Amino acid sequence: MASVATVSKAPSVVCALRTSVARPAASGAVAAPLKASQVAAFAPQRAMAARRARSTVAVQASANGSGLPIDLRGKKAFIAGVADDQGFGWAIAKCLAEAGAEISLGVWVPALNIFETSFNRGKFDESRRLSNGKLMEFANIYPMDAVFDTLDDVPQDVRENKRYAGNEGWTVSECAAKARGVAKDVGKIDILVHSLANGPEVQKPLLETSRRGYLAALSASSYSYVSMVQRFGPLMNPGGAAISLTYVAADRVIPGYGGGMSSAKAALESDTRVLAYEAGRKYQVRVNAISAGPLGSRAAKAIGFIDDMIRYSYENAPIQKELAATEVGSVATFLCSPLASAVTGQVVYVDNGLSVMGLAGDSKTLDRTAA
Ligand SMILES: NC(=O)c1ccc[n+]([C@@H]2O[C@H](COP(=O)([O-])OP(=O)(O)OC[C@H]3O[C@@H](n4cnc5c(N)ncnc54)[C@H](O)[C@@H]3O)[C@@H](O)[C@H]2O)c1
Repeated sequence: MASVATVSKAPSVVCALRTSVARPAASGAVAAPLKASQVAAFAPQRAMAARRARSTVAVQASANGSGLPIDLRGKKAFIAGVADDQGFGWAIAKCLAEAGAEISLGVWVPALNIFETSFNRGKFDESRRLSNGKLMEFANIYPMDAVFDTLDDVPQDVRENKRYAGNEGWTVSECAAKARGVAKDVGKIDILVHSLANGPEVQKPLLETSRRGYLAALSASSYSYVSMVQRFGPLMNPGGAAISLTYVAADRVIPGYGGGMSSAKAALESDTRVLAYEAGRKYQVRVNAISAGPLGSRAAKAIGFIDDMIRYSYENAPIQKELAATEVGSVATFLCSPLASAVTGQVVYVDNGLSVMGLAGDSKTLDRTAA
């Protein structure tokens, strides 16, 4: 377990967003909508180059009276699903740290060694840099496998797996026990983040998905959240918040997102509503989900068509730019802050608006002059 001191003084800036600029807007900050003919004329190379041209937009939330403050100093966050600096979990950690929260991580056991090695060698130092110049620190880094609730659930082959050897206390209940303060590590928790998913047959259409693959997707990607809220809920301070990451495939058909992963996301969203009610009544904790647009994370690259999805979103979403992970991080930070104290049971889309479209503007079948 790595244990590093935490962070932050006055969080005058909540989150520095790296936001892509798609193309120069004719006037003002918002690009005028493109006609289909213009979309067609907008060469992919130029689009890709423009996506790389990122600008930094600082979201100000100052303690000096200007802007709405998101001040999470003194709050403790536990984030499951960080194994590098490329995904949503890292971006959420960074934004929460910018707001002053203390961050502890649950890192998937097979990924822990490489994560800690990279961390200790400074590979993440650039991404760890906060707007106050300091590096984001983690109070605790726990090994975790969200597929197992207790040690009794762990089959022998996993116990003996060399990637698990040398680590202990990594089931959900054991992580929660550490957080409960048995090890005096974390104490009460204010923010719980579930930023993980796994579907071993994700590349198979549902029609070809095995029972085993389907249930594995549900276990890792949906029940893991139920398990976390069950076990961490009692440790959370009233007014706390839990958040998970979902995908539009929960309620729209996304060919290629298979293996039961669409079903897993549908379950996650339904569970968000039920958990909001149950954990709201029992622990006074809010439960929300963010439905994120496509991001080229490690997990997404494993699915195989993430670049196509990013291009598709760019061409067809109302806002034509690539999604930056920190845009999800800042919404997560808002949802976990007192500013969102009346928001619970919601699925909030952070996808440049792609989910509201009923028509693909770049479809070859459209009459371009009429669109
Ligand atoms: N990348 C996208 O386009 C996209 C879009 C919408 C939603 N999401 C969701 O965002 C969340 C985070 O994914 P990401 O895309 O940032 O990728 P990521 O690779 O950064 O995160 C996935 C994490 O899950 C962890 N993990 C896998 N199985 C685990 C287990 N059994 N126990 C504990 N951890 C486990 C991995 O180690 C990894 O850190 C996921 O729920 C994903 O479905 C991603």
